[in-house]
Amino acid sequence: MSADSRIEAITKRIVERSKPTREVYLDRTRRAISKGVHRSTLSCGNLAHGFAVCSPSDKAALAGDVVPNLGIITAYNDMLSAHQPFETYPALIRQAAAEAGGVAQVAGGVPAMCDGVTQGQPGMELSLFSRDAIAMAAAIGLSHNMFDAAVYLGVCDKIVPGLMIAALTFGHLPSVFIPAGPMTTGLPNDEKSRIRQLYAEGKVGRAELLEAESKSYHGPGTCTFYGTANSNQMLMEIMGFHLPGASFINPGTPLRDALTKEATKRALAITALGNEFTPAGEMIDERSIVNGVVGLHATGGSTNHTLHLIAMARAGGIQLTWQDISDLSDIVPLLARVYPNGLADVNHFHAAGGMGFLIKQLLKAGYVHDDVRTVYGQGLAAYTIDPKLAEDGTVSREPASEVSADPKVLSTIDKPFQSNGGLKMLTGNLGKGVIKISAVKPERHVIEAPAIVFHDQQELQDAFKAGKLEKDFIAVVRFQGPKANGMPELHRLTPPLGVLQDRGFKVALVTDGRMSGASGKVPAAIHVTPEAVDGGPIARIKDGDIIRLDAIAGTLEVLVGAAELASRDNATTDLDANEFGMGRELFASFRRIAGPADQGASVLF
Ligand SMILES: O=C(O)[C@H](O)[C@@H](O)[C@H](O)[C@H](O)COP(=O)(O)O
Ligand code: SF4
Repeated sequence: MSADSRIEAITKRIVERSKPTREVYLDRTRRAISKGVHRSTLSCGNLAHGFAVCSPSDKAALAGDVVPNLGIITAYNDMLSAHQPFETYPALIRQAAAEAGGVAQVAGGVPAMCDGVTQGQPGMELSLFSRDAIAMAAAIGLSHNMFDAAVYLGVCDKIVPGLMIAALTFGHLPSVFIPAGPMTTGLPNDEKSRIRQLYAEGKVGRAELLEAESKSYHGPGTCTFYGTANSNQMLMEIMGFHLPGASFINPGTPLRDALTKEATKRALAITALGNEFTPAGEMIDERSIVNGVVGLHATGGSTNHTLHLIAMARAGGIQLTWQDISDLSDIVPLLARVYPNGLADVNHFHAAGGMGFLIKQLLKAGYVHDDVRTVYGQGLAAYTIDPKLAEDGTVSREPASEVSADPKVLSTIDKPFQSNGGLKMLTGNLGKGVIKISAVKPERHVIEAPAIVFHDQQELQDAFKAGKLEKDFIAVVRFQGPKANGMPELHRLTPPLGVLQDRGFKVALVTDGRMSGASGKVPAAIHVTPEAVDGGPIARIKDGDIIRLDAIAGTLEVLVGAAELASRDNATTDLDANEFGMGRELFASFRRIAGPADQGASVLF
């Protein structure tokens, strides 16, 4: 089925815009492909080092260039509940590779930060930069050049984007992403947030808060809210880097292990040594990227992808813009209500029909391109399935239902929860920004109130505790951009602003920083660019200025005359404290060269 004409038109304009960079990218990728199986270009010394620890049979296999060798890039560590299961994956992958007549080696590890552990802490100022550091670290592993394909073990926020940048940089290799799946459901996310607001109001102590948090985050697997990590899983599936149905199967289950083994065998089957060669750089094209953006809107995905998807696309020579994302938002309806866009979690989403049901609905409406290549073969329709464990312990796939098993969580194209997607671009005399409206009540889509300016999130929290914010206001939290302090998530502002909003005040946030994918209920104009430290207009806002945030019209304005605004000096602030400590001194060059938010806030492009 062909895509909706509006989707086709946006795809075509991305193709046109990207032509110069996409042609250079494809030429480089095809030249790398033409060099053939790369082990054969290594000298004996290189090769001997490369397989020194292998078994004699694997050495024999790798000495030639007819047995495929899989490079594993792993983001395993014990800090992310979502990545802890990867500890045992290399052994399972090696076993599956051997069963398929191939070899698998861990090419290298990459760092992975848990944004939940660093939220509100100095470490969060390394978070965004860790995406590009992960891409660089993966490249170091793959540069051993021993591999016919790669598998990537990563789930969370900056890790999958960084790994995809690497996969497209090594676009001559087939790449399969292997997830670990969501944590089982614990304390409901809205109950966790209620306890947090009580703690912010001083009505419960740390013991009650820690008990609630520990019941919410209680075991291996991805946190169950629909934040950036689970948005990543949705993206990897709808863009064709996952096997169909792989995203939301819990860790430590037979089906999870069956999917991991199947992904390993599939990666070995799509190398240049077989008949289905599927190099990542040719597999992913503008249609895949548009399918990813559509999936983001249809599920109410993370605002962080207005940064990451742009950087991921650029790695493949594709130029995606906020205007593209915003225009797609006007077309694609919201079909999922998963926290913070609702009360359900990703386990409920999967039980209601999950990715197979969602993709079936989007294909039916023509909102996604079916004519795409994936690691599974040709066509997105192959992903309209429900994964099951077969009698023989392998994966079987049944057609996805036409009917949602829980219409309150996952709905159909003809009964969407919202007529448009979650992410809007905002423009006006403060520059550009983005807002996620899928989690904000309609009566709060337009907010006009006096500004109160803060230069860090602790100042706002202190003002809240001192009772100074019991009023209608728009919090302007500036000097939070990539060049200022690494563009941390300001998710710790959600509880105090949520309390004030629940008390009936009109509140909103305007910042050149970021929010968590788990942030939602308070209207927030984020990623404002140009950032304050670059002299953006956000640096000229004064306390008391009236600001109007209009998510319907897509505007963000300070209601001050142009001459008056231009005549003002840019505010400055002392960022010395952000230059050192917790490793921030090692990222000074990243802060100096980071690109603007609307181009992915990257140090790589
Ligand atoms: O973008 C995201 O999804 C967030 O970065 C998320 O990964 C982060 O861990 C949140 O901080 C978790 O939410 P809480 O902090 O509310 O637990
Ligand atoms: S979803 Fe966020 S909090 Fe949960 S493990 Fe991943 S990074 Fe950490």
